[in-house]
Amino acid sequence: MTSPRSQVLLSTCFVSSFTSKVLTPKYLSSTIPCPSSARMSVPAVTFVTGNKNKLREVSQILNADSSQTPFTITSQKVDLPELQGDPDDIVREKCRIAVGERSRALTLVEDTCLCFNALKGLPGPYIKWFWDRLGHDGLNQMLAGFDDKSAYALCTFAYSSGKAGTEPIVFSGATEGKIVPPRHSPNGKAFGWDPIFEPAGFDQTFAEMDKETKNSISHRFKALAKVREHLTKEFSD
Ligand SMILES: O=c1nc[nH]c2c1ncn2[C@H]1C[C@H](O)[C@@H](COP(=O)(O)OP(=O)(O)OP(=O)(O)O)O1
Ligand SMILES: [Mg+2]
Repeated sequence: MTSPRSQVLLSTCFVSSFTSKVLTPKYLSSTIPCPSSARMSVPAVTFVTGNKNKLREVSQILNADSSQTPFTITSQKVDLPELQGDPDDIVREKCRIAVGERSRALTLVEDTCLCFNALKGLPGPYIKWFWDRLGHDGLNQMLAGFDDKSAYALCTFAYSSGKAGTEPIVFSGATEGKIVPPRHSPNGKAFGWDPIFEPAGFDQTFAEMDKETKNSISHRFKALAKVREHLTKEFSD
C-alpha cells in the first residue's frame, strides 16, 4: 500500500488566456480517480493553465505509470497574462501571478516554446502568436530561406509552495526535431503546432503519432518527470 505521505494530489486550474476578464472560479469535472485516503492526507498542487490540451497531456503523463504517485485532476477558470522575455523568467513570473490569484496555494504553471535554430531560438515563447497569426504554412515559410529546419520544443514548469518569501522553482524539458509541412492523423483535431513538429528519430510528426508515444518523448514529459521527482521528495520529507 502506498504511504499517504508519498502521495501528491494534483489539481489543475483552468485559466482563460483569451480574455482579459477574470472569470468566476468554476470547478470542472474531476477526470482522474484518486483514492479517498489520498484526497484527505495530501496537499493539493494546482496546475494553472488556460490550455485544455496541456491539461489533458499533463493528466495523461502523470497517470501513465500506475506504480507512480496517484494524482487527481480538477480544473478551475481564472485569467493570467501572456508575458515576454527569457523562458525561465516568464514562467517564474507567471507562477508568482498565479500564486497571487490562488491565495498562496501550492501552484504549478507551465510555458511552452517552439524554437527554430535558424532563427536563433525564435519564435520561442512567442510561438502562440506566430502560430495564431501565421498558421502551419506560415511557420514553414519563415524557414523557407534557410537550409536548417531544425527546431526544439521546450516546456518549462514553475512550482511554488505559495509560502511568502519563497521563489518559484523551475523545471525544463526539451525535445529536438525539425519543422516540416503539416501532417496529422485523420482522427481528431491536432494540438497547436504538433502537425509541423517531427521529433528527431521519428518519421511522424507529434500530430501523427499516438498520444502515448508523444507523451513518452515530449518536452512536457521530460519537464514533468523533474516536477514529479521534486514533489514526491517534498511531500515525503
Ligand atoms: O505540446 C504542444 N504541441 C503543440 N502545441 C503546443 C504544445 N504545447 C503548447 N502548445 C501551443 C499552445 C500555445 O499556442 C503555445 C504555447 O503558449 P503558452 O503560453 O505556453 O500556452 P497557452 O497560452 O495556450 O496556455 P497557458 O495558459 O498555460 O499559458 O504553443
Ligand atoms: Mg499562455
